[in-house]
Amino acid sequence: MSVLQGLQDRAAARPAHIVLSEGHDPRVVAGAVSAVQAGIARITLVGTTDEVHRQLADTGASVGPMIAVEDPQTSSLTDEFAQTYFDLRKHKGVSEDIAAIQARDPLVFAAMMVRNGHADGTVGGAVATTSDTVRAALQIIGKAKDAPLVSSFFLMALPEGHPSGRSAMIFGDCGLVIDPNAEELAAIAVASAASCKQLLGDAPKVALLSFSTKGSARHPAVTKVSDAVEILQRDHPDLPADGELQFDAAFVPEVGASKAPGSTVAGHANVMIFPNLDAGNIGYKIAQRIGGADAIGPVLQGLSKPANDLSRGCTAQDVTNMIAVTTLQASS
Ligand SMILES: CC(C)(COP(=O)(O)OP(=O)(O)OC[C@H]1O[C@@H](n2cnc3c(N)ncnc32)[C@H](O)[C@@H]1OP(=O)(O)O)[C@@H](O)C(=O)NCCC(=O)NCCS
Ligand SMILES: CC(=O)OP(=O)(O)O
Repeated sequence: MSVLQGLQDRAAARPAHIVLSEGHDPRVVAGAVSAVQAGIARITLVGTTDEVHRQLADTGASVGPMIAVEDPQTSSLTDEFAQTYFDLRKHKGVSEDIAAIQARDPLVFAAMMVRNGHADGTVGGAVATTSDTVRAALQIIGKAKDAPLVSSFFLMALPEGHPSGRSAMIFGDCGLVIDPNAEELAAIAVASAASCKQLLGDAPKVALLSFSTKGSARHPAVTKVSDAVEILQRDHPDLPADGELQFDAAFVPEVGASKAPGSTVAGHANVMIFPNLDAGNIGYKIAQRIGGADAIGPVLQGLSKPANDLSRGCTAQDVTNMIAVTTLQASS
């Protein structure tokens, strides 16, 4: 069974209520219909009522009460959300009038549904940028108390029969933290390792990636990565993590053995931590578009409740997969 089918089957065992902020987008609506048909989730689509119903009719599917529609302009929840928004943001100078406008923004409305317990998780970003999608999650749902920061990862499902013999890996952070320092990089590694266990069920082996392997180059960018490895080894001695490693040394057993002899992670890593967002975002898109991997993300980690982003280049199948991931996060 494929990794993505496995995720969907696990999600279907404990379906959640997921709210999608872009109910006017045909890929989102088609992905929602597939998720309902697979028993993964009950869905609320946020958008203008007529437009969302038109998109639903275009799918030709009969999904009955498993898909609801909320229009922020007319919803009975909007006043409650305006009040919550005002309470949350008044210390930033937000007025009641601005809060009332913000509560009608579909991204804010969807995040509010999760914050206030009307849904278990939210997915957006098929149309909105990552900055806007993530900002709504940060401001309204907020960081979990025990998380040092919010970051993101992609679940990369390799094509079946990949010559490496691998089926799936975690790539972090390819979507959110632009230029993490060594402490932040270590925190992204710890969170991504936990996400690997949670979603793939695999024991994590974490590679902190660089253009250098074990001192082959000297530069402050390399020192940042090796400092992050020292922090991990000091604070999380039980987590198999190594670096700095080039991607080939992290992924290919023979190259790992030659460039980083003695490392138990080199050549066998399943959690790849990129040194910054340039490397991570470019790297995941190359693996997806040239390598043929399915890329599910950016999945957010470190929030107090599940909220996830998509790439604007996503397909309906990507939306269904992200609903499955969000359901699994909500039920853990
Ligand atoms: C996510 C992002 C928008 C946050 O930017 P920002 O300028 O800090 O945004 P805001 O100031 O509006 O942040 C909202 C709040 O979240 C907090 N915050 C920002 N980043 C955070 C993080 N990683 N973890 C926890 N909290 C964070 C801010 O401190 C702020 O708190 P406050 O409202 O109490 O002051 C920014 O990091 C970003 O644009 N990242 C890149 C996104 C992108 O384009 N990715 C490529 C495509 S996937
Ligand atoms: C994750 C990502 O790169 O998002 P987008 O393609 O929408 O910028």
